[in-house]
Amino acid sequence: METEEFGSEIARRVIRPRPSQSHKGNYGRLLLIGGSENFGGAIMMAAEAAVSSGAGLTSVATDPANLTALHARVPEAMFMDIHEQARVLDLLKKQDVILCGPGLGNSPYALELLTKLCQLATPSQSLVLDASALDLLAQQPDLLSLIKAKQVVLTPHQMEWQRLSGIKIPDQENVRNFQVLRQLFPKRNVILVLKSNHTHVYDATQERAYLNAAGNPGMATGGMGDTLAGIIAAFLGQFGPSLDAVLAAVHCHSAAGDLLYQDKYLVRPTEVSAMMPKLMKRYSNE
Ligand SMILES: NC(=O)C1=CN([C@@H]2O[C@H](COP(=O)(O)OP(=O)(O)OC[C@H]3O[C@@H](n4cnc5c(N)ncnc54)[C@H](OP(=O)(O)O)[C@@H]3O)[C@@H](O)[C@H]2O)[C@@H](O)CC1
Ligand SMILES: Nc1ncnc2c1ncn2[C@@H]1O[C@H](COP(=O)(O)OP(=O)(O)O)[C@@H](O)[C@H]1O
Ligand SMILES: [Mg+2]
Repeated sequence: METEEFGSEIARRVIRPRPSQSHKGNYGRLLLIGGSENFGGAIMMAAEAAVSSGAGLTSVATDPANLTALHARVPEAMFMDIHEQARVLDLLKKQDVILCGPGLGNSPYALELLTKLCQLATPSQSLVLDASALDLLAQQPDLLSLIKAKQVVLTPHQMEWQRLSGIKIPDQENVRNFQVLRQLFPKRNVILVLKSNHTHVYDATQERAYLNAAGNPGMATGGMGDTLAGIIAAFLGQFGPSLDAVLAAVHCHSAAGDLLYQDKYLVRPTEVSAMMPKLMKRYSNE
């Protein structure tokens, strides 16, 4: 099966200048769910990435231990106590995009919330599942059949995909991945972003595979995937649920990393987020 390489052309196509007659409601309502007491940084980095990548309205459901740090770091984001389940599920209804998983952990409550999310996300919403959400799904794969969301994006690293798919890392090539995607998601409205030093994107609907040409080893820093998840959520929210929006997000994340890597030995995830507004402006004008 062929793999198509993608680069900046996709970002130039997707990212357009903003019309004057627009407001925050036009650029996506996002709910980010994650950040246990110990892994608060993960959801904060996702929130910072989402806001810096143009999300219109960003809410974060996380452990209250993270509230002060979240607001200090990303005052644009709204906070909700992840343990107030009824309020979180009510907020869920009004969202265009829901990102679940960064730093969520694997507590029984995390599984309960993820179960509700899989049941309640509607066909007009996009769902991005990352990190702990993927590990919980690996424990309870029957949850996948409950998902009705219009667009589902999975963003595992290789070990997370091994846990969920059962495919060992050296065997994670095109054909096997599509076979498992067909089994896990018979409805097939799913995009798999399989992260590594050579991130591949698999579109289950078309059965096509794409290879990210950008990226560098300076990006091998904890939180870099949380940042990508936030960028993907923001792009789905403002450019609409599509494969192109996901590819553009994956490209921009790596391209921002490459710009920073030109004169830095390592790349911090928060610097990638800080680079996004300039990078998006550049692509929107080209
Ligand atoms: N600041 C924060 O709050 C942060 C919080 N975080 C949160 O922590 C939670 C756990 O997530 P996690 O990714 O850290 O742990 P896990 O899923 O066990 O994966 C690691 C195992 O997989 C293996 N491995 C093999 N291939 C790999 C590959 N290509 N890429 C990466 N790993 C690969 C790897 O092999 P090894 O390193 O041993 O060679 C190791 O055995 C989750 O909720 C997440 O959001 C993080 O986001 C960080 C910042
Ligand atoms: N050597 C590398 N070259 C290019 N990109 C890399 C490299 N190492 C890591 N990355 C990128 O960094 C991100 C790591 O994601 P992940 O493992 O989920 O991080 P975390 O969970 O710590 O946020 C992915 O987008 C991956 O493609
Ligand atoms: Mg991760």
